[in-house]
Amino acid sequence: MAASCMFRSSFLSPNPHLHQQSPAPKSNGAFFFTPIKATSSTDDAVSKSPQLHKHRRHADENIREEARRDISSHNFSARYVPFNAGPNSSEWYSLDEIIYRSRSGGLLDVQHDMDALKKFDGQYWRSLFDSRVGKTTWPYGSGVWSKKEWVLPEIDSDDIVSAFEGNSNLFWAERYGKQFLGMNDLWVKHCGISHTGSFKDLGMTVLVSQVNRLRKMHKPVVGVGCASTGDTSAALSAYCASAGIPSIVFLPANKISMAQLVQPIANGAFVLSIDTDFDGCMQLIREVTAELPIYLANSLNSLRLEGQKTAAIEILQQFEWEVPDWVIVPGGNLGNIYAFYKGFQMCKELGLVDRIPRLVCAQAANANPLYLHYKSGWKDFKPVKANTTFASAIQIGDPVSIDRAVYALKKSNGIVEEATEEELMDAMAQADSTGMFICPHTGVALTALSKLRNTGVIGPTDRTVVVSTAHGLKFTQSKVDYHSKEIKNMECRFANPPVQVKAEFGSVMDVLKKYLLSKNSKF
Ligand SMILES: Cc1ncc(COP(=O)(O)O)c(C=O)c1O
Ligand SMILES: N[C@@H](CCOP(=O)(O)O)C(=O)O
Repeated sequence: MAASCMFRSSFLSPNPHLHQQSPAPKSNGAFFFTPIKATSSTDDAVSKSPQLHKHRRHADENIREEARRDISSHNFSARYVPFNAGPNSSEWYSLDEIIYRSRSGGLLDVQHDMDALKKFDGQYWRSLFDSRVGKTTWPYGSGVWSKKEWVLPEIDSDDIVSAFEGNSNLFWAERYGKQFLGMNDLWVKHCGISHTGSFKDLGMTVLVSQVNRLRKMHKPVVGVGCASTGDTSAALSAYCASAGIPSIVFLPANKISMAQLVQPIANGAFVLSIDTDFDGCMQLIREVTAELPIYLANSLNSLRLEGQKTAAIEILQQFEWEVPDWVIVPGGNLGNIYAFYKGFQMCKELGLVDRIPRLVCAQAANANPLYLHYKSGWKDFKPVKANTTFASAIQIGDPVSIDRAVYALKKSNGIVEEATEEELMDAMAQADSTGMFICPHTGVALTALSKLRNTGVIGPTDRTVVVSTAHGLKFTQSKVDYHSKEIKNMECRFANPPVQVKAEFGSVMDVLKKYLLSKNSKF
């Protein structure tokens, strides 16, 4: 009917040894913590809540200048080590080196000096992090940099490039949980309600800040580059633009949404639209960054995951340090599922909580290499050719972080699920009908939840968090297609197309009465 034409968008859908410095963290943002004696984690002085003193900025200072005046001293440090290296490995690199792979070609991980962090107990860290939420003091107003000691402890606050990302809404999905899943404690962590509309901001603030530092140190970094299904490129170009650093993005032609494509264009990135898929772009950017002084910004670079892990810490913080039973994360290149594991695990190891949640990674059935690997009992991993999916940001067949994901899932007694196109689109429509406006990737995660509820794996009262990874406004074409019922071989059961009506009182009354009757038989 005419409704579908009216509804059609005019855009076509393309489709070291650890440095030893002086004691305890002193500055905490809008407040100063009274320095606390760094002795042992059992020391009473350490476990007491910190004393807070209001701090005022000079009238002629901006927040960055204020941070410059505030010289914190601490013992914390971090370095690169081979991912999952055994206790006998002696290989490590300074974070100021430009390196993405270990000597054997494996992944790297950022290793923190946990002994230094453990000099402060869980209560200390909880209070420190809680004291910084919602403030404007540089850089702690950011949900990422409010955990600076656990992220990039040695970076100078002055080098940080931040849009005060993080601190995203943890939404109680009351109606969706009750109506569609019979659940009463379902939450959606809206990581997509963010500066560039996805969780990538959390990692990119860290990576671009470190690049800013490297450039000030005169390291050979002329620009920063990534391959992208749309969200990494948006975050990279925004943070680089903010710092005046050139960004270069490799995008698979016609495979990302128009809203995503326009983001790096608007932010002045050098955009290459390449006739291949994401895996092809990823291969190319790896080759290019090995030859040119372009710093690699994909999550192969473990710096990114240090920022992304703060979403897990934030979830615990938002539940006042109570641990949810389940956290469900949509997976593509598979860095994020490990980042969540790492955030939860650090909180456990440092005594902020006593356990970690079970993790679920959700994939689109059209791009499901992790799911197939899981189903095979973690036998040898085989990349797949990823097919087109409405969850276009996870159309990835050869994920770079496969080893990290498997590790995270094994350590958290995790599960992998998949969603067909119809399942993910129906789930998205149902969630939207309860007041959300989610992206198709979140539809994948909700489908996983629904399957685990149906099989009784997740119980009706289990506290469950679904991670929403991008803003629905980046993926409106998929919603337009669905509600126009224009998708081949899809029933679009929950479509809600607009009704065409004549500009005439009688006609309007007729359709309204019919509608109201359908809602309430007593009318
Ligand atoms: C919106 C969205 N959701 C989920 C993912 C998956 O994250 P990861 O690649 O870390 O698995 C991505 C990117 O891959 C994404 O852009
Ligand atoms: N969805 C991602 C894919 C690349 O993931 P990354 O985390 O390795 O950068 C994107 O938006 O590009």
